[in-house]
Amino acid sequence: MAAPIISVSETDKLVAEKLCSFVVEKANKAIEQRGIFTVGFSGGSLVKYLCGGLPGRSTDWSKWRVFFCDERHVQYDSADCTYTPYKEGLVDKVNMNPDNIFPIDPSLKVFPGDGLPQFDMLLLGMGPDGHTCSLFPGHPLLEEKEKIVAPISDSPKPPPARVTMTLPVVNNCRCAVFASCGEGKADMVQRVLEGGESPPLPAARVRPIDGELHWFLDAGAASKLKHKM
Ligand SMILES: O=C1O[C@H](COP(=O)(O)O)[C@@H](O)[C@H](O)[C@H]1O
Repeated sequence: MAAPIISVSETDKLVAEKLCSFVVEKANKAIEQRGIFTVGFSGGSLVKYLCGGLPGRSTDWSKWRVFFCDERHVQYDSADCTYTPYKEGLVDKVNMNPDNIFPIDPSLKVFPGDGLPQFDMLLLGMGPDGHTCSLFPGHPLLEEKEKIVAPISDSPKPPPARVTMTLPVVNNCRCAVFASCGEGKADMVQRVLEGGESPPLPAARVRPIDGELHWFLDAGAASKLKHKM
């Protein structure tokens, strides 16, 4: 289990730029080594960072396979939907083949196949309560060991019905990447990265068994870290 690698940039714009360069570098390496790049996107603020910074980058988009770390159980035209802004802000802009996008189906079908998938990269956000994907503090879903994707009907953050990757699949990825910006996240960033709390907060439970863990922060989100980078 590797220690988190933390990158602090002055502004959220610079975080987005650095993050997108990092994603594309990893994507191109994965394509060179394994032929495709399997990536999971999260909702929330990541949508803006990725849709703002990825189109126009140099990569073979036909080799990307895009999944979602979590999704709200809403219609595609709902403002709460995670898939639609990525479809409009990235997939359509770079002409990705729709067959290569795998939205979590509102009928709650799980991924095909038996084994635990190993994503090349999972792009994660962290809420001010320390949740990531739709895995919330104190929720029994944090202990899920069998399912790789699971429904939740009592999310404390609306909307209540969602579908989420579970910790076993998250921690099986080759590279987990958090992006958090703003002073509103500072307390939680400090608790997750330095707090050593028991039980650990959901975001602190993201520790890929055999992969890398990166945190991209702006100065506000990093402001309460005791160990400055
Ligand atoms: O509800 C959600 O929140 C988290 C965190 O979002 P952020 O806007 O605070 O970065 C997000 O990662 C997750 O995908 C989403 O469903």
